[in-house]
Amino acid sequence: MDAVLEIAGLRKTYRSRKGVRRALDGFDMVVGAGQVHGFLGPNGSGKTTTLRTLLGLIRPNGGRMALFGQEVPRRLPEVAGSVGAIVESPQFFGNFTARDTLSLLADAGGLKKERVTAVLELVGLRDRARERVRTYSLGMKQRLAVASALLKEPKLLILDEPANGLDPGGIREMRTLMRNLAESGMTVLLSSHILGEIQLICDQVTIISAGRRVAAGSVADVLARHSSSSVKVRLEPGVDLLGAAELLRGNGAEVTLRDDHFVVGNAGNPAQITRILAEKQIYVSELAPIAADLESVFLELTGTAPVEGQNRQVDQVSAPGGWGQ
Ligand SMILES: Nc1ncnc2c1ncn2[C@@H]1O[C@H](COP(=O)(O)OP(=O)(O)OP(=O)(O)O)[C@@H](O)[C@H]1O
Repeated sequence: MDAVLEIAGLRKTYRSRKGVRRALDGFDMVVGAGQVHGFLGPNGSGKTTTLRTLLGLIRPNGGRMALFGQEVPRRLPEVAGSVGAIVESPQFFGNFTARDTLSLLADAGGLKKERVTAVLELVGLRDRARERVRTYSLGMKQRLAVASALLKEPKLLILDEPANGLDPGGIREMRTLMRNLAESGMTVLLSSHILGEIQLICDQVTIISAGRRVAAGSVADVLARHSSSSVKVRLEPGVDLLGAAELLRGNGAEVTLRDDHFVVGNAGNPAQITRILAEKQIYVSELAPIAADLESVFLELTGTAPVEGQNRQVDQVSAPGGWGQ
């Protein structure tokens, strides 16, 4: 895999009168060419700090970063032309049209006028390009921001929370745009806390928590590696559900009762459930694994605060065992 972006052991500490805050604590990330890579983390986990550091807007306290194989920030001038980024909501003049705005930016960057038409087409603003920006919806303004980042034909596009504040229609449009860009061969790095979106759009994800990577890989791999070992258990009609649940709890199982079934949360070995129940002549009519989604994996991983001072990569730790193993 050709890495477009590599970060290893990145550290950033903010110092203020209120004290010292370790925003990045040995953070690692690799983004391969052609990926739509989701960068996920809860509020304050270090996403924006990572992106700003990568773009030379903040100086790190340690670690290594490279874009297209060139060490940054030292070699940033050589690779900056290949990177388009929106890390803060850009402000546009409300009285300008989208075409005026982009033409101005294209002139300032010494780019050809044709690029303006091309990017308007790409982000789906062609038909509204002669209207003033102040009449635009938030989604259209976001697309204009993406258009401005696309003017210089970047090979890597970095977007910090592009779907922030958008309604479902706007989010869907942004999703289509990301997919189209990826199909054109561009690598896209997308920070977000909208997990459903990341699951739909991205091939690969990196999850950050408290300034450290806690998971990385393809969405399918991350789900499989961290998938919950919960199973849904349904018993034959007329069987005492509560009694069966108590029996399993007595054997160390985490049981949650539902209306007509129960869920065993730490079922590393589901056969144990049927065995323990069958010994008491209680028979299972349904035993089904509960599929994990990115949201539950995210909550599980980021809810587990990494150990202070240790550069622990949770994704390198084998899956936790269940009570029945
Ligand atoms: N300029 C600053 N001075 C002091 N602390 C800061 C500064 N910028 C960020 N931080 C702190 O660093 C940590 C990481 O912040 P960062 O903005 O990178 O997180 P984030 O993942 O982008 O969060 P969000 O999703 O809320 O934007 C937070 O605890 C934040 O309060």
